Amino acid sequence: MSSLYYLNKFLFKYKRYLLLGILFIFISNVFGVMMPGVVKDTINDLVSSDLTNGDVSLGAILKIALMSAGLYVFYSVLKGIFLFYTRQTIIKMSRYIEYDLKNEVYDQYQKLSFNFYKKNATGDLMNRISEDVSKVRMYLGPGIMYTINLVIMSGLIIFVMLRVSPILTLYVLAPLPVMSVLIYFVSFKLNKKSNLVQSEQSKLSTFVQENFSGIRVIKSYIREKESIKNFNTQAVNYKEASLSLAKTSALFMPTIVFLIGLSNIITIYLGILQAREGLINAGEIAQFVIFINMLTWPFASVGWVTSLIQRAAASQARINEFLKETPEIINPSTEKVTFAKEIVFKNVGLVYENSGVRALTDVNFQIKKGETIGVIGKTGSGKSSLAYLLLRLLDPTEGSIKIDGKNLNELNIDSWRDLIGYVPQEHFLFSDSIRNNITFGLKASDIPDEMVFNAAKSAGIHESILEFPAQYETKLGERGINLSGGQKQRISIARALIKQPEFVIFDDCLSAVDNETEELILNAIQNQLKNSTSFIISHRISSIKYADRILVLDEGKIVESGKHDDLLTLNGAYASIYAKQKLSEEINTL
Ligand SMILES: Nc1ncnc2c1ncn2[C@@H]1O[C@H](COP(=O)(O)OP(=O)(O)OP(=O)(O)O)[C@@H](O)[C@H]1O
Repeated sequence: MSSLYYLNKFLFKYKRYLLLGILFIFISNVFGVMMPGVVKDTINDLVSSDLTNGDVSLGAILKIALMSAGLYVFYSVLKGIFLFYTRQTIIKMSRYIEYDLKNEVYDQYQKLSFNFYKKNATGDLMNRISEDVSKVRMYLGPGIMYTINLVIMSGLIIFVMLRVSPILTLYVLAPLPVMSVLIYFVSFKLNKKSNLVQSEQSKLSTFVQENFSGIRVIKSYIREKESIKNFNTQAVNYKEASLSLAKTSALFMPTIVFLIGLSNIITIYLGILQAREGLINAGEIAQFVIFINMLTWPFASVGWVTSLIQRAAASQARINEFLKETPEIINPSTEKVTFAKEIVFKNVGLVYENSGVRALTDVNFQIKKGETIGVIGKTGSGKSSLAYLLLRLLDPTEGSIKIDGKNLNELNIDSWRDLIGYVPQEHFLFSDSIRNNITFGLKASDIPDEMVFNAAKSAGIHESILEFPAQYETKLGERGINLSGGQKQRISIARALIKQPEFVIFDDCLSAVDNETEELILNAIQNQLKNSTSFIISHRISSIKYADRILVLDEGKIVESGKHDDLLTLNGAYASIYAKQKLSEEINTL
């Protein structure tokens, strides 16, 4: 439960709503408690005016009934009005806190580092910001509202009941706590079963989602029958969990109705016994019966509210786990970063925390301002890891990276990343227009079309964009146009080029484009970004052969470095990659 203390700061922030809510609950209950009093008085009035006596006119009886009904309706309208305001304050407060909490979690997600995202599954991150926050909201809204209502209502009702008959009060209230405990156990069981249904449902939707995404693979490997069979197994699990839940919830209502009936019988029976001794009158018995019925539901909800609070506590504990996580990479400075001379990697090593894989060992190299560095090596040799380190998405486990003599981890990360135009290996486009995808990295809002067109031209995608009906306003993503892999890659490249970056990092993004476009893009970097420094990772020698220096990586180590011609004369790893690529090119031209 202690995890819920975290929410106290929000309750304090919205104390105005909470205090007003408590006041409205009180007022609405005052009117609620007055209503059975009207019934009591009416019954007593009718009983005392001897109906068998012919002197009592029908009009007089009608007058009593109408006045009572009018008063009853008047109190119930007032009660309803304040109930409306209760919800307008407490439920509103819970929605405001839900909004604040979601924003806080999202802000924290944005601050957390690359490693955090590698350690935690996307589904889990989504759940904490949606489902867990919703469960916490149930505690802040209905949870708090029903608890306060129970306390105030029982206080008022017990106060009135004690004034009428302390002994009868004691007898009729005795079963209520027993009922609460009973209902607690039933709702505990219900919760367990409904959690199981939820988990089966999420398994089912994950299965369906994955199968829809992979439908091409399923069809091409003719695995439709297996897919249907697996779906059936999942669906049966879901059906069984749902049926079991339905059975328990079917028992829930009859149990409550039975218990309420029992309380009523006890009240009437004991009331009659007391009336025979002249301790209580008919109107008061009726008032007691109504009170018991009024108390039953709030007491019945104790079990439900308890389990709701327990669930909220578990959810808040999960949220707190992420909120308390300190980002591994924090921005140490606000000073603007300039890059004038060089980047130096000294004895750099990198071990991935989540998998324990050593990606880089004792890496030493230098990038002078304005140089083009090419990186080549087998799959898994550590090329992308070098890019992550340069962007400071990760910090090296050993050694240091210095920019103009200053440690990268002492520089303002935002300002450093602002100098970089990065194209990742796995291109990513947002479900937005092509134009917005290209201008994504720019802070200004009024970007001239000319600038967008030039970037697209340099990335060799301008002509293709003009062929779409909505051209640069074409929407991408699920409900928009779907581009080919190469087209997406070029838009990613245009996104990096439009920044006119001082430092370009291309992570194997030229492999998806043809030789002609590759040359166009490399020329664009040379001609348009004249003083920029480039770090080009590639599997293809054609992308890096004009580089000032080429680093050849193997199992996380630099095994060769130098210019294309020098590396060829070494007759080592690079020459062997070159020979293989040349051979396959020759075979392709045959
Ligand atoms: N996020 C990660 N978590 C754990 N291990 C990783 C992660 N990313 C890469 N690795 C491991 O680090 C090593 C180097 O990977 P890296 O992606 O840097 O290689 P690469 O040369 O870029 O490969 P490719 O050419 O296939 O892109 C690999 O053994 C890989 O399994």
